[in-house]
Amino acid sequence: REDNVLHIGGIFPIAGEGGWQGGQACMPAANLALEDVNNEKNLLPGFTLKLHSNDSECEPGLGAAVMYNLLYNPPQKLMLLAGCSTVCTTVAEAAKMWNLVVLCYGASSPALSDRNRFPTLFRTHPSATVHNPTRIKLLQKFGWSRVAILQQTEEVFISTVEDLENRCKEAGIEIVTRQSFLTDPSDAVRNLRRQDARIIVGLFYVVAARRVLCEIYLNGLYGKSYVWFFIGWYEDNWFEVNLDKEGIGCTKEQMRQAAEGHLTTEALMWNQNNDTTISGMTSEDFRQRLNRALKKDGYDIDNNRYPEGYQEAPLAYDAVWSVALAFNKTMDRLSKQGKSLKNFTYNDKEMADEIYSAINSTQFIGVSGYVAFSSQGDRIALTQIEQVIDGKYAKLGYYDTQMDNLTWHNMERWIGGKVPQDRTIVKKLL
Ligand SMILES: CC1(C)CO[C@@H](CC(=O)O)CN1
Repeated sequence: REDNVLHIGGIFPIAGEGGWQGGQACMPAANLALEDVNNEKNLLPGFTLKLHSNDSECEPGLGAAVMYNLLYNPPQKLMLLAGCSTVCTTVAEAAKMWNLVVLCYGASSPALSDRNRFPTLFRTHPSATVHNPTRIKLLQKFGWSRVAILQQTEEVFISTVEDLENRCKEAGIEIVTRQSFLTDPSDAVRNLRRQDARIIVGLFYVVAARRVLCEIYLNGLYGKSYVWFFIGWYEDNWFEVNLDKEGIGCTKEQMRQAAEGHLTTEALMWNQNNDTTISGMTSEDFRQRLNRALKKDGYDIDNNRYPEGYQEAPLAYDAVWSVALAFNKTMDRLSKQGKSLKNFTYNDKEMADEIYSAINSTQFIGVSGYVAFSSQGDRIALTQIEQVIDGKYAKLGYYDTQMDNLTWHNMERWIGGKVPQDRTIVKKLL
């Protein structure tokens, strides 16, 4: 019946070119979760959760228009799901005016960890700063106390580097130089060589990463005396593809040579062990179900034709479960006050606070792993460390920042057979 439906808005980046079109896999994942939570007898007793979805194309302006339409067309919405950092920034900054919680399943920008600007924002997608404690942990593990930074001048990397610099200072790690570039990395890479940089943390999108890697080759900044940290969420063969299309001046073989041995860090988005999650599925069960749903949508999964956002799909699935669990808690509390979620209106601050505190304390085992939020609404996540060994990524281990626990498989391989130094060692002539 109509009056026993809990309505939420969903803003997904699907069409368009710029940014991340991750709604292509995340919307189907959210719909699977909607099915599952509505089949849970005692989760929202007497109610059905309904998701009203629209496409933002990862454009903040269109995202704002979509939000406006969701809010100014009945039925009344109880909260909003959104993806893309730019769209989440716009939606989350405005949503407080309607007393709406915003749950972002696809936003990595560190700028979103700001309770002043975004008082009602939560994310199942970890901030890009989640890599930094792992980078520090690895620098300490291999005894490197002198590092360089090479970054693309994009907002997400600028704020990530600021966080990394602070953590380096706290850990007594010297940053010998910080080089940045907008599109052409050649000068920046040459400056790294001049400063005798040996251990370098690189922060850039994947197209820029191919240009950097070729410059690394041309400047000889690779092999047994260098260690590069790249971002781990590029596609696995990123350094061998699109070379002609993007005008890369290096051959596949040269790119492979330059890439050999580099390390990567990334946030874990798929539950790694065979946990039975709150939905009753393991993450592998979820993968099978998602693949079936995507094939029905016309994606040729069997031939590796995945939609964008596949990697982040568990985050969208778990976002819907977070909402349902929060509403479940809120309904209990409200019924004691003789109130109901279905009477929520956009100026009902008290009920909004109930929803906020319910989601703030929500924690469960999801298909994306343990789901819990920090006081800034950030996703608490594990990170994974890999290394390219013989041209393929090998899992070296993973890091739990909260517990400061590094699980290490001792698989790392160094080209010179020993851990590279972080500086030129001048042998004192006797
Ligand atoms: C890991 C990545 C690709 C980082 O960008 C996110 C999108 C965004 O932050 O706009 C999606 N997930």
